[in-house]
Amino acid sequence: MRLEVDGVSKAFGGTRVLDDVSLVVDDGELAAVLGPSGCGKTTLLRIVAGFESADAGSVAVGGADITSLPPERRRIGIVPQEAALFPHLTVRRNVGFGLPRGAASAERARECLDLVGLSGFGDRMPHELSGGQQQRVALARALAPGPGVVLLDEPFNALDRSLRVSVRDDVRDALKRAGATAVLVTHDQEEAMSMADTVAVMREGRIVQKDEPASVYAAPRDLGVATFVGEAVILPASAAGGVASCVLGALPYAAGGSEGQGRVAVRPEQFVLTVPGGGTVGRVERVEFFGHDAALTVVLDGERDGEGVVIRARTRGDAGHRTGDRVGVEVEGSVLFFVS
Ligand SMILES: Nc1ncnc2c1ncn2[C@@H]1O[C@H](COP(=O)(O)OP(=O)(O)OP(=O)(O)O)[C@@H](O)[C@H]1O
Repeated sequence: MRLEVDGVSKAFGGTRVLDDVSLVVDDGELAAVLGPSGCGKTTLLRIVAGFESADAGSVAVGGADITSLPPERRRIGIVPQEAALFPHLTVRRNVGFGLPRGAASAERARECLDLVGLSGFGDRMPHELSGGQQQRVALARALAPGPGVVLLDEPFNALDRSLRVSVRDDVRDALKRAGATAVLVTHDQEEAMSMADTVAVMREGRIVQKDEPASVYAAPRDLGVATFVGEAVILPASAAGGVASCVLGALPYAAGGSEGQGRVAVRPEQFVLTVPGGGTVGRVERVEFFGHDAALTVVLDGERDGEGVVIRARTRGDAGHRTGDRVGVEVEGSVLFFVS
């Protein structure tokens, strides 16, 4: 069902934590709310769930205003940070916990375990599952009563990095199979971008941009969003006629229409390292090898404000650069330009 949060504000003891937040998540959409710690993500989720009341604004699910309903009447499913399964109940009984007793409920619990790829695990106890499996049971439990909206509050925090990626995929697949409308709260940019249909970037109690992941990355609204959703090298620049001039030369910048003094943001994957020639030249200071690719720190020749300009470039893992190499630095594609 469609979720509509409209003009929600909230203060705790005089400190405004949410400031006129509006967010629409379409039926079947998986939206990530992405923001740094303390920006108000959890508070927003708790207001949608009904655990906290808003000072102003409204929340509607499927067109029905639920602002003043208690949590249990909102038809909202929640997947918390840690699965929080009942340790003394089997997986099946955990999933069926919120359902009336009976054959239909047992069938529904089975269906939801199928959805999360855990059919056959119904008789296990929670301690017999991995952390990732426990999170999937928590999702099955949230889906079982057929909620209008599912809220996921940093659901992968407790998992180690290697497990996180596969559990993310499983959770996304299950949500899509269930046709659920879902809101995922996270401070992890990679998690938001890789899982969600749309990303709402939150900062200091406001949603500053909501778009598809590729659009947030390629056309961030301001420098803050640009650097929050991905790495970038920021350099002073002046822009006119679609070209931004900076220490790297005259670079075309993405549409936006602004001109004047400001800063460019260049993504690491836009740098192309070449044989040193007539253009920008630098020295490789550090190589971080990741296998599939590598990150190179390059100090450009010449100084600006008494210091060498440092860039970070992504290259193929097998490019073979070593610390101390002299390289030419070119920029591929359009950069981002923001007036300061
Ligand atoms: N019940 C409360 N009473 C007072 N202050 C609160 C309460 N709940 C949250 N806050 C404050 O509101 C701000 C936003 O908190 P919130 O938990 O919503 O942020 P967050 O973005 O979810 O952060 P994190 O990612 O660290 O969980 C914080 O400064 C927090 O200290």
